[in-house]
Amino acid sequence: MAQSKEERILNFVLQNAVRGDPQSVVDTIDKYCSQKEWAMNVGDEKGLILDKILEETKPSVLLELGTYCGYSAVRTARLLKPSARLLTIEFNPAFAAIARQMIEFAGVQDKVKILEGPSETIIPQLKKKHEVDTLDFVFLDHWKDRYLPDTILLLDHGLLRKGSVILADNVICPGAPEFIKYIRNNNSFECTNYPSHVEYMKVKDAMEKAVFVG
Ligand SMILES: Nc1ncnc2c1ncn2CCCCCNC(=O)c1cc(-c2ccc(F)cc2)cc(O)c1O
Ligand SMILES: [Mg+2]
Repeated sequence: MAQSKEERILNFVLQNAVRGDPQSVVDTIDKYCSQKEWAMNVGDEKGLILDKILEETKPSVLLELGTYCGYSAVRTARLLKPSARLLTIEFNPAFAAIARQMIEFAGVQDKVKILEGPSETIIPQLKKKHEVDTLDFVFLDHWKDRYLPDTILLLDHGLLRKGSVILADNVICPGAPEFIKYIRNNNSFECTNYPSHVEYMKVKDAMEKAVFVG
């Protein structure tokens, strides 16, 4: 059976990164995806924006939508305090299997839990099935037309509190226009735009931070 691109990325990490060193895993994925095969990781340029916002927020309970190969889960977990927990939702079982191995190799498996399935099914289960009270930080990086409906789901299920931070990738490319229109016109959110570029490309992109003010 021919290898998938995601399997090639994982194998490159297993052969070239340092086991238990999340920074080396992040750097090795960036090296492969900038030099050999493009892939939809948040990447090094937008990754630095993610890092800065995580260091400002110091979250304890985090949710990520769209795990893919686990790049942003490893990148995020490497900055979390020991007691912090990241739940990451991935729709595609093949991607989830790759991410699980990536997260274990990086040594951050104690902080990260992959939830397999569609976000619209899993978000309503977070309180009862996954012992979440409210979320300190949410990273949106899944299907761009799910950003708005899933943000509304988070609100409807009481998963946001005053100060909860939502960070959305790709608000320019591929774009999330309905999400941006809604969140920037909703007085319950204070928004900040962070211009950047599509991972490993010169194409313009941006991240949007939306702080829930209740
Ligand atoms: N309901 C659910 N729950 C959870 N996961 C779910 C889901 N439904 C689906 N998925 C699984 C996510 C699918 C991948 C989403 N990401 C993307 O599509 C994405 C694309 C680009 C890109 C940019 C320029 C180009 F020319 C081409 C592509 C860049 C990025 O940074 C991206 O994050
Ligand atoms: Mg993305």
